[in-house]
Amino acid sequence: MKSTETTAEQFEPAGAPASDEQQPRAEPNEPRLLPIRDTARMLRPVRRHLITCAVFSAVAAAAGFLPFVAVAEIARTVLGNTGGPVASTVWAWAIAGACGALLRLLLLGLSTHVGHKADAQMLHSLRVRIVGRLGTVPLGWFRAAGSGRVKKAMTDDLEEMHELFAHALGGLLGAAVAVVVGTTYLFLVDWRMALVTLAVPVLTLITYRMSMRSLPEHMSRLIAAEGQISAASVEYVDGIGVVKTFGGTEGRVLGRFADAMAEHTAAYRAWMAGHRRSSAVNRVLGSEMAVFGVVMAGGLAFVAAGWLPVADLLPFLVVGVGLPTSFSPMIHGAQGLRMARMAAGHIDSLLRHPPLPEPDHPRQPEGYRIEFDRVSFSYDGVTNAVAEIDTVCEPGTVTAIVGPSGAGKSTIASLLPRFYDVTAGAIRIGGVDLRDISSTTLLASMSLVFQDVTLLRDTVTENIRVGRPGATDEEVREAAEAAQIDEVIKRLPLGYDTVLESGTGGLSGGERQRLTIARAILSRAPIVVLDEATASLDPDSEAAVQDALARLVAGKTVVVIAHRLHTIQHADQILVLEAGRVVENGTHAELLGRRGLYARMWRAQQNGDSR
Ligand SMILES: Nc1ncnc2c1ncn2[C@@H]1O[C@H](COP(=O)(O)OP(=O)(O)OP(=O)(O)O)[C@@H](O)[C@H]1O
Repeated sequence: MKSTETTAEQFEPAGAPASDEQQPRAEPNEPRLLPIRDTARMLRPVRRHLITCAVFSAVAAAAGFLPFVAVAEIARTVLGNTGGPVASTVWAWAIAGACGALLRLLLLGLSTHVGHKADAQMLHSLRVRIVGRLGTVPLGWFRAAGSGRVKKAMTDDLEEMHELFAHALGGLLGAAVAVVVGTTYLFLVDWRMALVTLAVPVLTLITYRMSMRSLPEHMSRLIAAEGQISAASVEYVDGIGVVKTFGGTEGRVLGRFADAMAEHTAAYRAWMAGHRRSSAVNRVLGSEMAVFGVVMAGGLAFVAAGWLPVADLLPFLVVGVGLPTSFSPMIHGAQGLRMARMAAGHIDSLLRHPPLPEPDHPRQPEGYRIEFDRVSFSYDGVTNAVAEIDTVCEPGTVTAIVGPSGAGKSTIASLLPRFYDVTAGAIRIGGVDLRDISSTTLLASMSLVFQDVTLLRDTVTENIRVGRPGATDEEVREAAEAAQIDEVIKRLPLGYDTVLESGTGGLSGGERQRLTIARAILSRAPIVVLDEATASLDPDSEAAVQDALARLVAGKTVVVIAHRLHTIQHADQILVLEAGRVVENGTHAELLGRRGLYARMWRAQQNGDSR
């Protein structure tokens, strides 16, 4: 077995800037309010539906005004203001009003129908695109913040988008058209009186905007306070065992919770104090009564001055007084649109996440020798998590990676299946750079046994069959037997047909590990990457897991991240990592003889075990 000796001088200092080969890995597209143009691009697949929905809403809003206009015009006709034949004009307006009301109902129904159709189509296409994109992003992304973002995009953000299609867009447009049509009509009747009528809604909009000015400040204080409450709750719930056991800390943790609640209440009160005044003013100004009062006062003054016939006052009382009711859906529609654009921003940033680059001309590895060639990797593009790793793992051998917490052990393991790509240097399997191997071939050549065991909500058989989807039931059972989990499965209520819930599936830590070992055994992959459990298992479980692992690794290229050194005493080579660098390399006996970091760690664990 080739062993690559390394010395500290050979290395770039860990913590040194990462090479320029790969730029910082900050999220390239942070969630944001999606610009209108990009939102429109996202909505392109349902553009026709949306335009139809918008046209229906707009015409419905205009038609909805006809009954009001009809009432006003009938009154003007009857009061003899317009001249011409009274009966036929009244009938014409009555029919127009009725038709307007019916048309409005019909078009609103159609608009809602088309809006929901666009909604279903768009959400389906977005879901498909999100899932499609998830299949291409580097797996490391899920390990960081990814899964939370996926969940948010698939539920909350799509719900906000639904609001946009099904309600906000039509509501906003309808209200805007209603305001435009109503205002135009009033201007046609008498422009001076129209200005008087509009004064109140315009004043309402101005005061509303002024009252919203302090909103961002109040909102950020409120959101920060909510964050503190949730952090304090999580702290309490997650640590409830410790908190209750060491009773003295309960008061402190609950104290933090109480402080956060108090800050939240104070923030809410400060917001409400300003808001109460402005919202009372807005409510008064935005009410029909305010417009009615102004129209009556202004109208009577106009009539007294001889500027306006009495009959012409009616359109302002009937149509003008109704105008404020259109402002509120406009404001809500605009807010809905903003929320939907924010949600679209989240989804867009997810859809734009760079995929894992696939080789144009994939190569097939010749054998399963793993070679780390001056490998460095940085999560943030600034600090190296591992630096200048230079080693070879021969087929049929076990390479153990050990070192203190945070030394970079898991990072090395996650570079092998390309959860992340190296920042500098290269990892080769069978002489081929990982980046030149198709991801399907690469993942098929590896069994990954990580600590965070993922169970699918499916039967035990299917949970094991994940290792090799074509495997027969018999092969699944053989793998389970080899992994020392067969007896446990048989004791489950329905044996191999028992459905495991996602999460722990009702299995102990050691049992879950053996289940993933069974998956790995079934996969027959020639490379095994194993992240040993950090938590100590009970002696029986530990022996069973060790036995299962011995069967898994036989004759394969094995890389094991070890937390408990006694499990890897017989490894062919042990790499000792410290701050991202290999500081020692050798067998157990060689490393003990060197009296370095490994020897110290060994002594510390022996002492810990004997205590
Ligand atoms: N997803 C991530 N994003 C940013 N930094 C990370 C991420 N994962 C690990 N790190 C950092 O990289 C360094 C190496 O971490 P790594 O998890 O590889 O160490 P480890 O030796 O496996 O530790 P442990 O034994 O505690 O699991 C640490 O400084 C860690 O904080």
